[in-house]
Amino acid sequence: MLELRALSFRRAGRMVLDGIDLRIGAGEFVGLLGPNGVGKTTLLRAALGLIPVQGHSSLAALPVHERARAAAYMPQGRQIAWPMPVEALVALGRIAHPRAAGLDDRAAIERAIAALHLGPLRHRRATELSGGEQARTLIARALAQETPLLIADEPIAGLDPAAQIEVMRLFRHLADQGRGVLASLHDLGLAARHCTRLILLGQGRIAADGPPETVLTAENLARIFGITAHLTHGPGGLLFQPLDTIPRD
Ligand SMILES: Nc1ncnc2c1ncn2[C@@H]1O[C@H](COP(=O)(O)OP(=O)(O)OP(=O)(O)O)[C@@H](O)[C@H]1O
Repeated sequence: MLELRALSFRRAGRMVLDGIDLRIGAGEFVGLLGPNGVGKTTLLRAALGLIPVQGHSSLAALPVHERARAAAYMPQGRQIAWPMPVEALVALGRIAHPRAAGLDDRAAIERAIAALHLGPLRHRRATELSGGEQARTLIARALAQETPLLIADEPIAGLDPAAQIEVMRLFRHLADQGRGVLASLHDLGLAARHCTRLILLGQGRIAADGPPETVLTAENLARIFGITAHLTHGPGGLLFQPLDTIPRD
């Protein structure tokens, strides 16, 4: 679904990405983790072919139209510039699908609107929504694309707790249905609970990759995030609680 080989990106004398090898398959909800500035957005944009980098991305190698049918992208920037109704903006997710293919655009748009509970907002101008409502609209636009792979950059940032849980459940549901999801996340608790796999970035490389309980170890949390935390199995899955920072020298 996505294969990256030896992906490297240098900026300002620093290797932001330093030889990233990665495969993401159907049925995976992969949380991409790491401190601010570690290169998560750069990795997602490189995978999509939005920035020129060294190495190979199976997605970036596709012609643009095929790429838009292979992967949907929700960028980190949330500012909506067009004063169009929410449902029209969600419908933009269908642009890459040719009518001749017989795809049911309307049904895909309605599924996306329902999944993000945007029904009451569908006729509102997208520019007049709150930040969290705009985020849900942009997730719905990506969802309406109905691509095998969904790439989302901090999709739950700025959402209220219920909306965060619902979006994480929705992404897990997409994975359980056989799609692939790659999302950068800062909420380690929600990532631990809902992702099938976590990738921890540190200093341009993959520092850890695997099921949440093998990635969110005391050693990795101290080394990469400089925190202590408590990870345990609770009702309904893993429970992750950040506890304290570790003084850095
Ligand atoms: N075009 C560029 N020019 C200079 N530096 C860049 C460029 N693009 C990215 N960087 C640098 O690369 C690093 C990684 O940025 P990136 O946005 O990928 O981090 P991130 O992990 O997504 O961070 P955050 O969690 O804060 O969103 C940063 O130090 C950033 O300043």
